[in-house]
Amino acid sequence: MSTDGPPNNYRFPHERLRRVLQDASKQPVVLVACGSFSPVTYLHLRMFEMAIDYARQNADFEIVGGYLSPVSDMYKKPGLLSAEHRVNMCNIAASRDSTWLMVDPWEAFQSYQRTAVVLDHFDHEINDVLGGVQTEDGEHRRVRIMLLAGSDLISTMSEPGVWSEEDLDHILGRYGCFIVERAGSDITQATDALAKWRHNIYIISQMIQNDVSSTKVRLFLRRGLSVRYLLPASVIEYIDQNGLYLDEGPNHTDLQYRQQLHRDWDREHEKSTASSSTSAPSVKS
Ligand SMILES: Nc1ncnc2c1ncn2[C@@H]1O[C@H](COP(=O)(O)OP(=O)(O)OP(=O)(O)O)[C@@H](O)[C@H]1O
Ligand SMILES: O=C(O)c1ccc[n+]([C@@H]2O[C@H](COP(=O)([O-])O)[C@@H](O)[C@H]2O)c1
Repeated sequence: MSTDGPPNNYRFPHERLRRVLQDASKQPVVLVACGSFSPVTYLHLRMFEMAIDYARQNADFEIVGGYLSPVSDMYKKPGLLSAEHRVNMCNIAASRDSTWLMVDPWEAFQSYQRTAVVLDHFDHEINDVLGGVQTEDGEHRRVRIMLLAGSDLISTMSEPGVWSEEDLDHILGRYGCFIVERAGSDITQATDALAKWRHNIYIISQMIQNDVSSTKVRLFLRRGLSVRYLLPASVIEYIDQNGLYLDEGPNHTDLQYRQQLHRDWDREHEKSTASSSTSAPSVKS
C-alpha cells in the first residue's frame, strides 16, 4: 500500500527494539497502538503491559517492542491537539514512564494514513530495513507486527463505511491484533462480526478496570479539575506549561471560573445520581 512519503528528517525510532530473541521457540512480535493520544493517559501505556502479560501466558509470542503511533492532524477528530504536542506528550510519557515503549511520529506529521498502511510501514522498517531480529544462535527471524487496540476501536470495524473490507483483511488477516476490553463496548458483539479472522484476534480482559479516556481528561482540564494519577505527572506538567486543553474556558487559576465549574459539576452529579438511584450499581466480575 502506498503513502505520501515520510515527513522531513524522519528517522524510524528503534533504539529500544530488542534485536535478540530470548526464546527461539517463540514468534517475535511488535505491538503498534494507533490513536489520537490527545493526551496520552496511563491506560494507553498500561495496554502494552497487559498485552505482554497476555502474550506470556496465553500465546507463543515474544514481544520485542511496542510503539505509540499518533494519528495525523488530518484525522480532524474533535479534541485533537496538534501532532507536535501529541507526539511530544507521548515521547515524554514513553521516555520517563517506560523502559521499552517508543513513539513513531511517521503518521502524525503527514497526511492521514489508514491503519493498514501504518502497519505496512512498521513491517517495512523493522523487517526490510532493519532485517528483523535474531535468535541467540544468530538465526534471522521476521517480526510479526500486531495492532494493539481497545474494544471500542474494534467495534468500529463492524460499523458500515468506517473501514474497508480489504483493509480489515490486511490488518486482521495478515497481521492480527490484541484487543483490550473497554467498559461500555461489547467485545463479543465486536468480535462476532469479525469471526473470519478470529484466529488472529487476541482478547485481553482488564483484570483491574480502568475507564480513563482522553475525552474525560480533556473535560477535567477544561473544568479546572485535577487529572493527577490519570496520566503521567510529566505529561501534566507539559500540558500546564503549554496551556493546553483550556480552549473552552478561562485559565484554571481563575477562582470564579473554578467555583462555577464546581457548581456545574455538582448539578451534573446530582442529576446522574438521581437518574441511577432506581438501579443497583453494576459490579463487573
Ligand atoms: N480505558 C481504555 N480501555 C481500553 N482501551 C483504551 C482505553 N483508553 C484508550 N484505549 C484505546 O487506546 C487506543 C488509542 O485511543 P485514543 O487515543 O483514541 O484514546 P481515547 O481515550 O479513546 O481517546 P478519546 O477519548 O479522545 O476518543 C484505542 O485503541 C483505544 O481503544
Ligand atoms: O484505517 C482505517 O480505515 C481507520 C478507520 C477508523 C479509525 N482508524 C484509526 O483508529 C485510530 C483511533 O481512532 P479514534 O477515533 O478511536 O481516536 C486512529 O489511529 C485512526 O487512524 C483507522
